[in-house]
Parts: sequence; C-alpha cells; structure tokens
Amino acid sequence: MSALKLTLLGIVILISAYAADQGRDLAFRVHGFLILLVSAGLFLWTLRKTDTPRPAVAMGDYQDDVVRAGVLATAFWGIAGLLVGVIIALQLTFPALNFDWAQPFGNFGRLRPLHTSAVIFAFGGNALIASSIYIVQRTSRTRLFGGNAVWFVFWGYQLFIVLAATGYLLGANQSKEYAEPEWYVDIWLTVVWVVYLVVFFGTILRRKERHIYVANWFFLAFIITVAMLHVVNNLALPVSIWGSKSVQLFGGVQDAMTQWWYGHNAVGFFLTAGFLGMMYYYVPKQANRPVYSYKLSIVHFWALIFLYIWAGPHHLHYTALPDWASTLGMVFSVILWMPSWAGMMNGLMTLNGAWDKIRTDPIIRFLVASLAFYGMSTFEGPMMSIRAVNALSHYTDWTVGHVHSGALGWNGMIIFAMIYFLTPRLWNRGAMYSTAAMNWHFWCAMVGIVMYAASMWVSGIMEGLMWREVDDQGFLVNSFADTVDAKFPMYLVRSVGGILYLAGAGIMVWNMWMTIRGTARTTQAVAQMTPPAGEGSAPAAPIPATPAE
Ligand code: HEM
Ligand code: HEM
Ligand SMILES: [Cu+2]
Repeated sequence: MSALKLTLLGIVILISAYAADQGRDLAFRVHGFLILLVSAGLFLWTLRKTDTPRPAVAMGDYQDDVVRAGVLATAFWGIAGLLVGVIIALQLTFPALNFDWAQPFGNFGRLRPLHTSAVIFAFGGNALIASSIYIVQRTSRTRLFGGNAVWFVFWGYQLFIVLAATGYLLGANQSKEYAEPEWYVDIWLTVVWVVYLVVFFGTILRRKERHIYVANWFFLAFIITVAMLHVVNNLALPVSIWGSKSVQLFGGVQDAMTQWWYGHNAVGFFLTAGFLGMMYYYVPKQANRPVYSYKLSIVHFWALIFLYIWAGPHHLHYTALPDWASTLGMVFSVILWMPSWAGMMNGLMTLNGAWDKIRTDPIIRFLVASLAFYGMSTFEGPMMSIRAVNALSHYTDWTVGHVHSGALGWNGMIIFAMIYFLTPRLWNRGAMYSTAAMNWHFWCAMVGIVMYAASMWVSGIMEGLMWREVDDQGFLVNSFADTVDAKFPMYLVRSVGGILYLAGAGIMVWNMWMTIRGTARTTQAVAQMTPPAGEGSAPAAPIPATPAE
C-alpha cells in the first residue's frame, strides 16, 4: 500500500516540478510549486511511517477528530473571508484603497472573487462537511465508511481552497461567478467531491437505523447536485496542459444559461439544501424536541429540489435568453416561495413549547435568527424574480443586499450556532467558556446585518430609480457617475455593518480558544447546555423523527 502511495506521489512530484519550471503563466507556476511542496512533504511523511504499525482505532467511537479539524477550519476561513469582505466594502467606499503598490494583486477585481469563494466554499463548505460528517454518524449510529478517506476529503478540500484563492490573486480566473477556479483546480475538486460522496453515502448504507434521518436526505441532495452542477458548468478545454487558461465548451447564451443554472443552484443546494440539513439536526437537538412534522419535511424536501433546478433563468431577465425560458424561471421562483417557507415553519414550529429558551439559550437565539433571515430572503428572492421587479433591482445593490441577508443571516448565523453547539461537545467541555461573549457576538452580528441589508436596499432602489429617471424631453437625468457618487453614505454604513459582523466573529474565536484551552469556569449555563442523554462519544439514539404529538 505505501509502495503504491510512494510511486504515485513520486509521479506527482515530477509533474509538479516540471509545471513549476515550465508553466506558461505565473499562477500555474506558483501552483506547480505549491503542489510540489505538498507532495514532497507527503512523500517524506509516508516514507517515515512505512515501518510503524497502524494504530488500532478504538471501534465503536465516532470519528470526531476530523469534525474537530472542520470546526477550526470553519472559524479560520470565516475570519479570512469576512475580513476580505470588509476590505472590498471599504474599497468601494474609498477607491483609493486600491493601492498602486498592491497592483494587480490587491485590486477590487481580484479580491472580490476571493471574498465570495472564501465565505461560500471555505467558510460555508467546511461547516457543511464538518456538520454532515458529525450528523451522519450520529443519526446512522455507525462510524464513517472508508476509514481515513475522510481525511483525504478534509485536506483535499483545503488544498482546493488554497489553489482557488491564490489563483484569483495571481490572475487565474475563468470568469464564471462562483465557479472562478481554472480547469485543473476544478478537476481536483471533482476527485475530492467524489470521495466525499463515497464516504457519506457509504456511511448511510451501513446505518444501524431503519430510517434515513431527514437531515441526511438534504446532505445527500447537496453532495450529488453540487457534483452535477460543478462538472457541467466547468466543461472546458485547457489551452495548454502547462498553463491555467482554458476555453469554455459552451458559448453565448448557452454559456450564460449554464452558468446561471449553476449559480442559482449553488445557492439552492450549497447555501440552502446543505444548510437545511444542518437545521434539521441542530434545531431539534438544541431545543430537545422532535422535528415538528416529519411529513412536512418530506414534502418540502421533494418540492424544494424539484423546483430549485428550474429557477436559474431569473438571473437572466431581459437578456438574449428566450422569453419562455425567462418566464419559466420566474414562475418556478415564485412557486419556490412555498417549500422554502415550509422548511422555515418546520424549523420554527419545532421550538413549540421551548420558546422560552430564546431568552436563556444563545444557541437557540442564533438558530431562530437564522431561520427568520431564511424566511426573509426566500420571500425577497421570489419577488425579485418577477420581471417587473427585476427591471428595477437587477444590476443594483438591492441584489447585493438580498445576497447578504441570506448569507450573513441564514448561513452565517446557523454556522455560528453550529460552532457553539459542537465546540463544547467535541472538546469535552460542559459549555462554551463565556455565555456573555456569545450574547455580544449575537448582537454585533444582528446590528451588522441590519446595517448591511438596510443600506443596500436604500442604495439599490435609489440607484435603480436614478437610472430610469427621465426629464420631460425623455432624456436621462443622471449620469452613471452621479449614482455612484450618491451611494457613498450607504457604502459607509455597509462597511461599518461588515466591521461589526467581523468583530462578532472575532469574539467567537476568542470564546472558542478559551473553551478549547479548557480554562475552568463553570457558568450557570452548564446545566442548561449539557448535552441530552446519549450524546457524546458513545453511540446515541437518533432524534425521533416523529411529529410532536
Ligand atoms: C463582514 C461581512 C461581509 C462583508 C462586509 C461583505 C462585503 C461584500 C462586498 C463589498 C461585496 C461586493 C459587492 C459589489 O460588488 O457591489 C460582496 C459580495 C458578495 N458576498 Fe459578501 N460580505 C460579507 C460577508 C459575506 C458572507 C458571510 C457571504 C456568504 C456566506 C457573502 C457572500 C457574498 C456573495 C455571494 C457576493 C456576490 C454578490 C453578487 O454578485 O451579487 N458575503 N460582499
Ligand atoms: C426562494 C428562494 C430565492 C429566490 C427565488 C431567489 C431569487 C433571486 C433573484 C431573482 C436574484 C437576482 C438576480 C438578478 O437580478 O441578477 C437573486 C440573486 C442572488 N441570490 Fe437569491 N433567491 C432566493 C434565495 C436566496 C438565498 C436563501 C440566498 C443565500 C443564501 C440567495 C443568494 C443569492 C445570490 C448569491 C444572488 C446573487 C447572484 C449574482 O448575481 O451574483 N438567494 N436571487
Ligand atoms: Cu437565483
């Protein structure tokens, strides 16, 4: 086994050394060098371990070491991604921050995809991988399929993030939003993702529970659909196998439609289905109540995945896309409102009989806020899909506001709840070090989101109206630069909101550090936050998936 590994690594070392030396562009050479370092390190490590017998893993225990790594990675990339968000928000407010000395690496154009990928794929993606790995073991009452393969998923995914992020800074970008990485990074992600699917699905297959718990349905939909979207949207031919540049297989409006089929379903399956999987575990667990309605969860699961796939054309209203396609996207988006709210209701109603916890349990508060923002953005989205509304909102900051009420509110808040839920359990602590710090985090994040969303609504609707304003002769009243100028105060408010949101996450990291270090401090919260019986490292009974009666 190690002979095979060493041979493979040897081949990778040779190829990457050649790529580092002969690559056609800077990004490719740097990536060749990076992979050379990683594979040489792995080679030496494997070589030194060839004689050591494999330590017997204690069977019966869940594999939580990789979940621990995932929680730390989530926090790390969260801070990184939010920080870049704040930087680009400030660059839009004060363009002089595109410093001459930092060109071309530090300009807005290169930092923006760094922000979106870091928050969605690194922050969100690590949260999803860690949660799914933790949850599938508990709800299936079994260890992970494939043993250490999950470590390949974890480290392979981090390598993907580093290749993507450094690629953007160095100018390798295929110019498809949320699918910016170039061909070789895409191929690597495909390999990692397939192993992830095998680990996850294999674990479900050997479950010791008759039913597949609803959270796992959502995770499975997320993993399979993302694989499909990723492969189809990234079909491209490299110009040279020794360079990063590639050419898309689709062209023109077909390319645009494929891209937004991908882009919209990245929202639908990465930022929604996967996160609903988290919701269906953490909400009932933390409230210590069964899911409100199992029947509703099944109906809304199938409705959601059936409808989301068709809604992509709402990103391409008033383009070269045929009218019928645009109408199709609009209709499916409006219908999508229903399963979305069904999911939100199912989460919120699970708290029936436990609503008092909203005052005492900060984790419940994060979860409720998250669901509220989910409801808000899935109401706003269908509204923006209507062509007449989109005529105003498209190209404006309204879209950016919509994005961040979903991203900061729904995704961010539930990730924070996940971190506060998992940290004490994974490191065997009674509770988080400081409940007060959790409350501070909550309010920083809340005020931050409100400042962000409100300022973008004002600025978006204002610029939309300014663009269409005509005088009595029918001439446009405002130049584009006028609208940019008018947005300055709103951009400032958004930046302050972002700084607050980032500060909240900073407080969380401090709290995690203190908790993990194990500084003794028994707060009153311990009793109320002790995991329900059966939780911990021993196989636990899954949550009863029955309605509340
Ligand atoms: C500190 C918090 C954050 C700040 C200050 C921030 C700031 C920004 C800024 C300035 C932009 C560019 C907008 C433009 O081009 O006009 C942007 C785009 C974006 N951000 Fe954030 N962001 C934050 C957090 C997040 C999080 C947590 C997520 C996702 C989980 C996220 C996802 C996105 C996406 C998807 C876009 C692209 C939007 C579009 O193309 O319409 N952001 N962000
Ligand atoms: C029923 C649910 C939803 C519908 C129908 C919907 C619809 C829309 C529409 C119409 C746009 C504007 C397209 C344009 O004018 O360019 C949009 C943009 C966007 N939405 Fe949603 N939305 C929904 C939920 C969400 C949620 C929950 C999130 C985040 C977690 C989200 C993230 C985004 C992003 C990232 C964009 C910006 C895409 C871009 O131009 O870069 N959406 N959505
Ligand atoms: Cu969409």
